[in-house]
Amino acid sequence: MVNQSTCKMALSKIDAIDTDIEHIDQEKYLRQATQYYCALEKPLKYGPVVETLPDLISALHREFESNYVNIEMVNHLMLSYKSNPKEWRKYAKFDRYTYTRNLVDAGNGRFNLLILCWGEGHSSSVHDHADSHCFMKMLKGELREKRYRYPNRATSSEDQQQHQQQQQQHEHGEINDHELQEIGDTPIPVNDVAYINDNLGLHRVENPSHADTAVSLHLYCPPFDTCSIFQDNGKKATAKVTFWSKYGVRTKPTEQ
Ligand SMILES: N[C@@H](CS(=O)O)C(=O)O
Ligand SMILES: [Fe+2]
Repeated sequence: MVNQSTCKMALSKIDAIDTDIEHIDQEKYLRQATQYYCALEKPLKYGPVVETLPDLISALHREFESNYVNIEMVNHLMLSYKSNPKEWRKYAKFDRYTYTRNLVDAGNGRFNLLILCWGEGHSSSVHDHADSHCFMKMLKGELREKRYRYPNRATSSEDQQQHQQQQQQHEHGEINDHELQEIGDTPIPVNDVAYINDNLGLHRVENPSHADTAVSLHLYCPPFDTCSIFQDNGKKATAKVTFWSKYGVRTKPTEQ
């Protein structure tokens, strides 16, 4: 027979845990979650389906209402949306010389949703994501993501194995101490979602096509204004991130 007082104790313990979760600061919680979250490869089988970009934005707002964000659900929602150019065209503004960052939704200060427009051959520098989660969904064309080990940082287990191998190579004088170590090179086709955080490494993204532009939808949580960029030798600098447009309107240099 179950002892009633034991049950009560167990229940009050559960209450205490739930209460703690509600009191966790969302930003702190999200940053902690970068230590273990990897990525979903496919949408969840029984997850909600979002039909349009406005539906996706509303569903994301709901996910970020609570301090405890279900990051897997965020991933699912990004995967579930199927790109419809009619819905995102008004945000897609290109520059001749560089990729552009166009703000779609500021997520009540809890996340940023951006459309990035990549001209033929455009690329980003090697960079980190300021301890935030980064989801990157292809809306048009195909980007290539090159991944690098985060220099001098404890990383995920798969990467740790590779790191050990590299340490051994290093001991045998085969590897330059400071050079960035490539750990992946992956194409991202339309509607796929790539995921990265600083625990998984750095990346550099490129539109390798000389004929086609590319467009991607990025979700960052928590939002960030600066990140670090890295040279081939691992040297790091802080870079301010700017918006080419906000809500479909070109930003003046003072508002970027
Ligand atoms: N994280 C980059 C784009 S990318 O190369 O992933 C940015 O927000 O500008
Ligand atoms: Fe990035």
